[in-house]
This record gives sequence, structure tokens and C-alpha cells, in this order.
Amino acid sequence: KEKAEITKEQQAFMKVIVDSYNRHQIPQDVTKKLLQEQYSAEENFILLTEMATSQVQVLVEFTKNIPGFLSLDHEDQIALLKGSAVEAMFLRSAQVLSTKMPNGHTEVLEERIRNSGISEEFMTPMFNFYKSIGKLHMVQEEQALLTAVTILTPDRPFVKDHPAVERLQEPMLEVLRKLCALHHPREPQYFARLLGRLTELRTLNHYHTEMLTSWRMNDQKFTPLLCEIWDVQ
Ligand SMILES: CCOC(=O)[C@H]1CN(C(=O)c2ccc(F)c(F)c2)CC(C)(C)c2c1[nH]c1ccccc21
Repeated sequence: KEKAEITKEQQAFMKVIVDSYNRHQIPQDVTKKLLQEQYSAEENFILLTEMATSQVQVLVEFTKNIPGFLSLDHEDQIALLKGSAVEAMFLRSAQVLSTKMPNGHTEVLEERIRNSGISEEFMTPMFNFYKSIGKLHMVQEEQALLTAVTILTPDRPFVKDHPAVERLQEPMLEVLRKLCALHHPREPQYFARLLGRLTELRTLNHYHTEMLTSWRMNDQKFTPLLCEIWDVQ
């Protein structure tokens, strides 16, 4: 019985993460700008880099609020942030694009994304991922915890103290497992499907690296923060 129940301390732990996650909503102003007018591919790209830059700032704040993160080795903290930034961006994008928007808005956003200088070959895996996340109908707590689990992935490049990261990720996974059972009682495999999305998410890292080189070709500009976190220029 106690295996299924979310304990008091797990609830407190989850509250910290969910409150922090909700405090850092994606900048709606960028999506609003994207929805407002038809811009050129160049202007769309600039809006997207603006969105990416503020998302990285939001990601750092959220990560600092993950219980125990700040007591990790400092270099490992950086390695975890750098290693998960792109995945967190795509996860966030999927969550934003799969939330119910006034009808037609999602299609308009998709059209804007398709017209932003990104080659077609990356659109398919990206939109497939967005759809597969959308189909899960995650509740907000699951979204927040899944993001935290993604950040606390022990096997990122350059992480030295794996066990320390695992010790932080494990309780997160345990709470997530219980949440899934609670919110999706008729889908015993829901938790497994959720973790399967993280595997799909990793493949997007590879596409992103390819995208960057293609953008480098037609010398697209990035912000210093993006250059830092995306290892460009
Ligand atoms: C949450 C922060 O996400 C981003 O910043 C993504 C946004 N991306 C989306 O698909 C997207 C688009 C419109 C929305 F309204 C939305 F919610 C998500 C993905 C991608 C197109 C690959 C991208 C982003 N930033 C970039 C900068 C330069 C080039 C490409 C991108």
C-alpha cells in the first residue's frame, strides 16, 4: 500500500519543483509576436533565438531550485546544464505546442516554425516528437518532474560524480512513477511510455547539432548565451 502513496516529504519535494516550474513560464510574449504577424524567415529566426535565450535563463533558475542540485560539484552542475539544455528546450517546446491553444494558433505557430530557415529534414522528427508528447496529455506536475529528471541525467558528457547525480535523480523518478499511477490509473504502462519519450528526446540533440551547422552556413546570428550553451562559433 505505502509503495503507491505519495509521502508527505515527497509532496513537499514535488511542490518545490512544480512551483519553480510554474514560476518560469515560457515567454508568452514571443509566441504572441510569432502569432501576431507574418514575418520573414530572418525575423522568425531572430524571434526563435530570443525565445531560446530566455528559455536558457529560465532553465538555469529552475535547475537551481532542484533540491540538492547546488550541493553538486560545480563543474558537474555546468556539465548537467550544458548536457540537458537542448533537450529541455525541445521538451518545453513540445509542452507549449501541445497545450490547448485557441483554435488555429498551433497551426500558425507550426507554419512560422516551418518558415524560419530550418531545413525540412529536421522538421519531421521535431514535430513527431511534439505530437508524441501531446498524446501523453501530461499534467503539470509530470511536466515539471520530467524536466528535472532530464536535467539530472547522470551520463552526460564530462560529469565526474555520476553516483551523486543518480542520488538526486532517483527520488525524482520515484515521485514521477507515483504521479503517473495517480493521474493515469487506467494506463499501467504510462510511466514507461513517459521515460521512452526521453530516449526520443536524445535523438533531437543530434538533429540540433546538424541544424546549427546548417544555420552556420548562412551565417545566422546567435546570442552569446546560446553560443555558450549550444557550443556554436
Ligand atoms: C521553449 C524555447 O524553445 C525554443 O527556443 C525553440 C522553439 N522551437 C519550436 O519548435 C517552437 C516554436 C514556436 C513556439 F511557439 C514554440 F513553443 C516552440 C524549436 C526550434 C524551432 C528548434 C527553436 C527554438 N529556438 C530556436 C532558435 C533558433 C533556431 C531554432 C529554434
